[in-house]
Amino acid sequence: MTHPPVLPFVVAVDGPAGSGKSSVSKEVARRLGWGFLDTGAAYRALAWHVEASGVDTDDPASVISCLDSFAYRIGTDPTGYSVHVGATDVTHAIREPGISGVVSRVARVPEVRTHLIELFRAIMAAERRGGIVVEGRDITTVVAPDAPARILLTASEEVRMARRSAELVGHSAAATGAQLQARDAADSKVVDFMNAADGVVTVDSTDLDFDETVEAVLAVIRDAQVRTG
Ligand SMILES: Nc1ncnc2c1ncn2[C@@H]1O[C@H](COP(=O)(O)OP(=O)(O)OP(=O)(O)O)[C@@H](O)[C@H]1O
Ligand SMILES: Nc1ccn([C@@H]2O[C@H](COP(=O)(O)O)[C@@H](O)[C@H]2O)c(=O)n1
Repeated sequence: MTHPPVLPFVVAVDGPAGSGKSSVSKEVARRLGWGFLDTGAAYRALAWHVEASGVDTDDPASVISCLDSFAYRIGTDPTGYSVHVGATDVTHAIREPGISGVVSRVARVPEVRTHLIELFRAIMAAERRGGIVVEGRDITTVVAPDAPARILLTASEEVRMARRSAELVGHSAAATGAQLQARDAADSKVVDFMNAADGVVTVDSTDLDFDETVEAVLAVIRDAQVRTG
């Protein structure tokens, strides 16, 4: 007798740049023994691939022409996170300010979003751990609107800018802050990740430290597990 595949418990996390989505979601997944999917990494890796192909990131048709050759690989193990495009390990390269500065241009192209959203859903469906924490900008609303736990992780702009510039040693705090603001402004034209959609729980980490934020997210997940039996 064949059994239908057991679907993982999906935790959808959205929020603005520097709100802690990636670091907090990864730690939550690690503590639960679940998978972790950073969807922003795919948009970043595509921006990297477009630039490496010598193509203008500002030209939608050229960006679309790079999709067929975009050999993207990401694992869902929160303890062994790495991102590849073909044979190249781009895990660190995609975090560079140069990529942060152009990623919104590729992310605004509807064909890109359709392509990557399909990929994210396939990765989620293939997850063999009990659950998967998926973070991005449109996970609670577009990628996984039926997820049992949906969270908007936010923090004041001032705090997000300070956290991001503490990470980027050697870059000016003013330039880092300006880039974060510009990216949020560009991304907000495509998806709304500043306001919680119906049924989405807001976790505001402005006055929480990292561990308190992880605990707050875990509490939302526990509530959702009780609710969904
Ligand atoms: N509650 C917190 N208290 C202190 N630092 C935090 C907190 N949450 C996250 N951080 C730190 O803030 C920085 C930004 O977090 P992270 O990269 O996870 O944000 P993000 O939302 O994924 O950003 P982006 O969308 O730009 O990739 C990291 O250095 C992270 O360790
Ligand atoms: N679901 C998503 C995730 C990301 N983006 C775009 O990718 C950029 C990088 O994302 P990070 O989370 O790594 O900062 C982001 O600025 C968006 O342009 C997206 O559109 N949808």
